[in-house]
This record gives sequence, structure tokens and C-alpha cells, in this order.
Amino acid sequence: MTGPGAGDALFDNDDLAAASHRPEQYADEQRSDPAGTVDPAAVDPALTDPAAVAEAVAPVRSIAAEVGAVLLRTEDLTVRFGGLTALDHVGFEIRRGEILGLIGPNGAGKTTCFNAITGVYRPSAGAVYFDGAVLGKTKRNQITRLGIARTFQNIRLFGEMTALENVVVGTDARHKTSVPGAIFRTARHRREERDAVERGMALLEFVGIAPRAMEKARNLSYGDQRRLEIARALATEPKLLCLDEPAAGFNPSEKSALMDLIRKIRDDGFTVLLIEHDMRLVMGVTDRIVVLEFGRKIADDLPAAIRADPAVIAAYLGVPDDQVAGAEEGRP
Ligand SMILES: Nc1ncnc2c1ncn2[C@@H]1O[C@H](COP(=O)(O)OP(=O)(O)OP(=O)(O)O)[C@@H](O)[C@H]1O
Repeated sequence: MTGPGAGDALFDNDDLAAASHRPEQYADEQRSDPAGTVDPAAVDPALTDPAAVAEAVAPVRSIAAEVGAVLLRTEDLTVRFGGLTALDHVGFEIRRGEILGLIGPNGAGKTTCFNAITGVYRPSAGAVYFDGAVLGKTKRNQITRLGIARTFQNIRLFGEMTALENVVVGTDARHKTSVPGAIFRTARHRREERDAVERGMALLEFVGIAPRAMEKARNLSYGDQRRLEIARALATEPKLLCLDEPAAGFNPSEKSALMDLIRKIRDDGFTVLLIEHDMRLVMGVTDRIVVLEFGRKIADDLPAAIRADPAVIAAYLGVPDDQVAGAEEGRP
């Protein structure tokens, strides 16, 4: 579990560099926290009409198409670390337009599952299918471009860049301009930059931090940094947004605002995979829940059924399985 001021991870940007379309030699430049890439004078005030904001945030409306069709499927997904099987033949589906919760006690394999889906780890066995393609050996930056974005347990932002710049960098994954085009500032490149700033402002408005657009990320409150991370992930126009413990360190009112934001994200056409320890939040916001324990899937059902599932209760309360089986069969 992480919380405010959680170490230096705030400024760890390996995955952001991976999300960029730029070739490897530019990755170091990004890691060195380039500041001042957006001219404040060029920034229009944020959109305020919610419908216009929603439209700008999800410009590719096809991401909302085919609600209910399978978007991602894991099949016998297995990840081993030496002798430890962190994920053991796990199979589940995420359907378009749903909020799927991935829960389980500490060490159950949730983050490993995220990492296998987003290309951080290669599966030891099994497969991940996304939007009709098997991810297999797909690299992280390609996975981002295929349409999977994520946030992290430990916030990762460019601390010296403004909130807006952090989001604009996220839009890089969708830019079509070549590196020479960027160097010579072609008309297409300038138009893409302008669009990125406009959409960046809409995204900040969408997550509720537009007034902080010109503040350095490191100066934002912890809650606003978490919102900024979500805005930056949405900037890549993902079909699937993976949120890893987004409520870590939040107080109850921040948690309830986060629930509203997650619903708003889904309502705008995105599909959401959510790892979260806070049961009230998970039960309140998800459409369906997958439960892991010791790397295995032990349940996959609607929130109400999960809440009453004896195996899930046992996993969380540490009740031995044989007692649960006995209780189910009416034995003492
Ligand atoms: N890179 C790694 N090398 C070795 N073991 C690992 C690695 N990553 C995870 N593990 C182990 O795999 C198991 C699953 O860990 P994982 O972080 O996926 O669990 P989790 O459900 O996300 O836990 P938490 O809720 O505490 O974040 C744990 O036993 C963990 O120690």
C-alpha cells in the first residue's frame, strides 16, 4: 500500500517513456524531466461545458462501440518468479464498457496480472488476448498504442513539468508526426501540438484539476497528482484503462469523489480494470469482480454475489478452506 509522500516513485517515468512514439534515443531526454514544453500564452481557458469536455476527452467514439463484447481475455495466464507462481492459470474476460474489479488479499497476484496485461512481464504460460489480437511478445509501447493505459500504485509523474505538460506528453502515443516533422515543426506537427494542448486542458477539466494546469506536478496535492495520473493515462486514448489502487491514501470524501470520476470515465466510453483494496469503493463502483488468492482465481461474479461468496470471505478473513466447505454443506 502506498500513501502521500511515498518515496521517490513520483518521478520514475520508465513507462511514460515507453508510452511515447519517440525512438529510444529520446527516452533519456524525457526521463530528465523536460520542463516548459507548453507555452502558457498558447493555452485557451479550459472548456467548461461538460458535454464538450466529454467529447474532447474521448474523441474516438468507436472506443464505446460494441458495449458488452469481450475486449480483453486472459487464458491460463501464468507468471512464475523462480519457484514462486505469482499467477496460476488465471482466465477472465473484460467486456467493453464495464468496470471490472480485480481484488484479493496482499500478494494474491493482482499487480502481477496488471503487469502481464500491460507487457511489463511476459507470461510464463497462457495468453492475453486484447481487441482481437494476442499480446504475446508485444512491447509496452505497442500495447499502449493498441489501447491499454494504466496508472501505478506509486504515482509516476514528471515532477518539474506542469500538470498540462504531463498530460500533453501522454498524447504523444497517438501523434503521427515523424521525428523530422517534429524537428522542422511542420504544419502537421504544429496542428498536433495545438490539438494536444486543447485536449490536455479538456482532460484536466474532466478529472477536476483544470485550475492547476500550470502548476508543477510536484506541487500538486497528493489527490490531484492521482487525478493527473488518470488524465495522463486517458490522454493516450485507451480502450482499456487499468487503475492500480487509485484510492490508496485517500480520505472518505476523496474516495467518494474518485468513485464519481471512475463512473464518469466509464460513461464516457472507456472500459476500466480496477485493482483496489477499499471494499466499499470496489463494491460501489464495479460491474463485476474477479477475486484472486495465492495467484489463483477463486471467484468471478457480480459484486453482491462476491460479497456473499464463502471462499472470498475465507480468503479475506483467513478462515481455513475446509471450514468454509463444512459451513457450505451444513457441517460444523
Ligand atoms: N518481480 C517479482 N519478483 C519476485 N516475486 C514477485 C515479483 N513481483 C511480485 N512477486 C511476488 O508475487 C506474488 C504476487 O505479488 P503481487 O504484487 O502481484 O500481489 P498483489 O495482489 O498485487 O499484492 P498487493 O495487494 O500487496 O499489492 C507475491 O508473493 C510477490 O511477492
